[in-house]
Amino acid sequence: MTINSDQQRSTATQAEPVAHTPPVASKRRGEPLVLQGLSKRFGDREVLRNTQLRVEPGQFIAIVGRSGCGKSTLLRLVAGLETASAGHIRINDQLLNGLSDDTRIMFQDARLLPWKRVVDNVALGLPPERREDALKVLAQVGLADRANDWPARLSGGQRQRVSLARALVHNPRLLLLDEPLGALDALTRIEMHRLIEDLWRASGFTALLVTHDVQEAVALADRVILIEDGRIALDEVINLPRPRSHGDAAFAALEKRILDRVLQKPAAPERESFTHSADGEPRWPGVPAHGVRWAV
Ligand SMILES: Nc1ncnc2c1ncn2[C@@H]1O[C@H](COP(=O)(O)OP(=O)(O)OP(=O)(O)O)[C@@H](O)[C@H]1O
Repeated sequence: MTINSDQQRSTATQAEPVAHTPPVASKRRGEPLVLQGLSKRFGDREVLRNTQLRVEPGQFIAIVGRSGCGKSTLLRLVAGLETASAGHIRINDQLLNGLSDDTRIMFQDARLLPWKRVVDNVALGLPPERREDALKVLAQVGLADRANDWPARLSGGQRQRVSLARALVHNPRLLLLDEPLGALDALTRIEMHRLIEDLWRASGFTALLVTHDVQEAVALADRVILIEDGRIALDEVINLPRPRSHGDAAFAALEKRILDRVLQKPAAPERESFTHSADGEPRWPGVPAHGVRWAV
């Protein structure tokens, strides 16, 4: 398959958020999500700067970037778990103000309650008459037979399936995924990619996935967004047919191009250099020290 680079590549911009039509969409049940001039500061450190982004209903967006670049912060802002220092977030033209019932988030650890059975973890927050729904969603994630089991008896991948079921039982319009597969082995990850993609196509939610794994981003996303220096440095449309195969030449070429771009810029040092005194004690900048200088 030939990649049309004009179609594939869209340049990042800090101007008005631009609409991108997904090449292959789910049922598009959600509403547009718009980040406008979004900034986030922790103390004197600006993690996100004037971020502009428009996500169309039902799009699957992957957010990549060096560790500490602000991916999770962006997700937490959209989840309403953090407040922006400047700018705003709109969902369907409504200003987002705190947590939204239509949004669910899934983390790297499943965060299940160990004293509740699997089905009760999924049914958490549902009225008793909707317990059946929890069983249905458990069947969708392939765990119907583990409904009455305890979370401790499940594998890591199975726990993440429960976590996914717990999010989907609420029929969210927006699903936020913060490295949900980061702790899983490679084969389980591939299985989970297929499951997430199938459920996304069937349910039509909009998805924002934070991942360190460019291969995962290319496998799942309609667009891959790179955050660098607090800004969106790349917004790449992935025009490959679904389901995508890692072994495909077009897939591999795209993955390499995005990975090369991510690695293009050296990682920013998280901390300043410090010194070691003769007795081995670290001394921070501004503190007189004698000895070897270390970069961390
Ligand atoms: N609550 C907080 N208070 C202070 N600093 C924070 C807070 N949350 C995040 N940060 C800082 O903001 C920066 C971005 O953090 P964030 O977790 O968004 O990065 P990330 O790209 O998701 O990193 P990783 O890929 O390693 O998970 C980091 O330097 C982090 O230390």
